[in-house]
Amino acid sequence: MTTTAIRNGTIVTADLTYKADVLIENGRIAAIGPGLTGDTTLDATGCLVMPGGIDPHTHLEMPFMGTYSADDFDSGTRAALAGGTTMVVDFALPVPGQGLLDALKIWDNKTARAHCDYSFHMAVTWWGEQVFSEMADIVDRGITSFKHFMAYKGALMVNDDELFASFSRVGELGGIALVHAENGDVVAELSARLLAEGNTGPEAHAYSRPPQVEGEATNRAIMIADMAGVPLYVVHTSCEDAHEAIRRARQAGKRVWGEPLIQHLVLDDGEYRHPDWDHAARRVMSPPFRDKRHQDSLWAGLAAGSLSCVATDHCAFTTEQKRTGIGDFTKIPNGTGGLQDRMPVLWTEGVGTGRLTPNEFVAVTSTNIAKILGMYPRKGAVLVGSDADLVVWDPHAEKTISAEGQQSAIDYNVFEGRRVKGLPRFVLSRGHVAVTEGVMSSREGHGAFVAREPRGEVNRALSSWKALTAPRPVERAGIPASGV
Ligand SMILES: NC(=O)NCCC(=O)O
Ligand SMILES: [Zn+2]
Ligand SMILES: [Zn+2]
Repeated sequence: MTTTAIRNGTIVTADLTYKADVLIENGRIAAIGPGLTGDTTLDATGCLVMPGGIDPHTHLEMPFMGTYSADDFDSGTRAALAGGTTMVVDFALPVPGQGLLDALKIWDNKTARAHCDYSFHMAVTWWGEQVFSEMADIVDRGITSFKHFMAYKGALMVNDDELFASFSRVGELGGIALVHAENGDVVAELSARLLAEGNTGPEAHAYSRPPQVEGEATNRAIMIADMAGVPLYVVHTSCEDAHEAIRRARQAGKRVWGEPLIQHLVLDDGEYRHPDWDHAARRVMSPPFRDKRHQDSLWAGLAAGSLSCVATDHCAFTTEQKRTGIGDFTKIPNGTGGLQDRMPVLWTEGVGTGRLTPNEFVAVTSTNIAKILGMYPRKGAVLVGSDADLVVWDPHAEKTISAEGQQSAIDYNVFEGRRVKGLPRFVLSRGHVAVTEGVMSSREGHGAFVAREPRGEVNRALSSWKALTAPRPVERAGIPASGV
């Protein structure tokens, strides 16, 4: 068995920074310490050795709004690795009426060409006996997180009764509930009104989804999750209204996490006022980009710990696909890319400005989500025995982001022209060197499914607390508990 040594670097994890070499054997970290040697040496002089990024929110080859997102598990996982992300978590989406196991088969079939490891969240897009019972089979297959859309009325959206039933079931099974939190009824109503008033351009997408629709839905999801007794992960938290609800819930001891996207952290709603229709439409996603006040709130949340993970929601559509919505903004496929850029942009705008420490960077790009999703310390760690999913990060390397030469299949990049400082020198996927200073040597089909464990610490603590505080009948002398 050949070995690889990463030498002369500084290890940076979510809680420690120290100088040591790393020895890799059989895809795992075999030793950490001074003076390690291997059959192959990777020189990390001047670099930081960190856990590879984990993007917990991607949509590769997703059927959506009459088309499919353009990046599949080939181009999408290449893009991930190129930017220092060594694992993605995608969403299996049953169409309403379809069984969860059938949907999982379809998603399994998409992954044969994956270059890095992956896992799935399972979406609950309808409710019934079959969904209830197959949720247990899904957990047995190592998928412990269930996504619910409170938006996309008439397509993926579920109502409050379905949310409560599903959240309760996820809690019973020891999983976590995920939500896309926007009030879909209000969005549908506002969209119809805007169209009737002649607001047909991409900017109307943002008008139809003001921060209040997200704040209201986030608060509602938090309260429903609390009543159902399930930990809740709120995806793509984009604004102070939603962040405030999450912050308040966490302060009250509720088990809730929030996930801002790199796009929301650095791109603002001015993009939708761009005179070029294509420019604006390429940035249409839900929730939409917000103003600076909301961006400041998200950055503060990452530093304060009230927001936990930075994702991309990578759901990339070509310009041609976006043009389906000329004349009607509701037909512009919702979604943007970011997989290749998340780590360099977050490092530049976060660590480079002092809004994040390097350790916080590791926490929000990798370790926190590995813990939340039940795969730590196999992933998200630099520890003996962990998978050697590592990034050797050069904090001085620079480039200007451009669609030209990017791994994504789309014809533009929403970060086009942005200068970043901080790039991977090497990226390793279970020990295999997949990237060397921007040159790809990843292997098609190398990526493997990562099964996750249910009933983690947070679930166990929450279940104990809910059992202790559950409603109980009051015993009254001479009155039987059940009527006779
Ligand atoms: N976010 C977005 O606009 N598209 C992908 C689907 C979703 O996450 O809502
Ligand atoms: Zn969403
Ligand atoms: Zn999404």
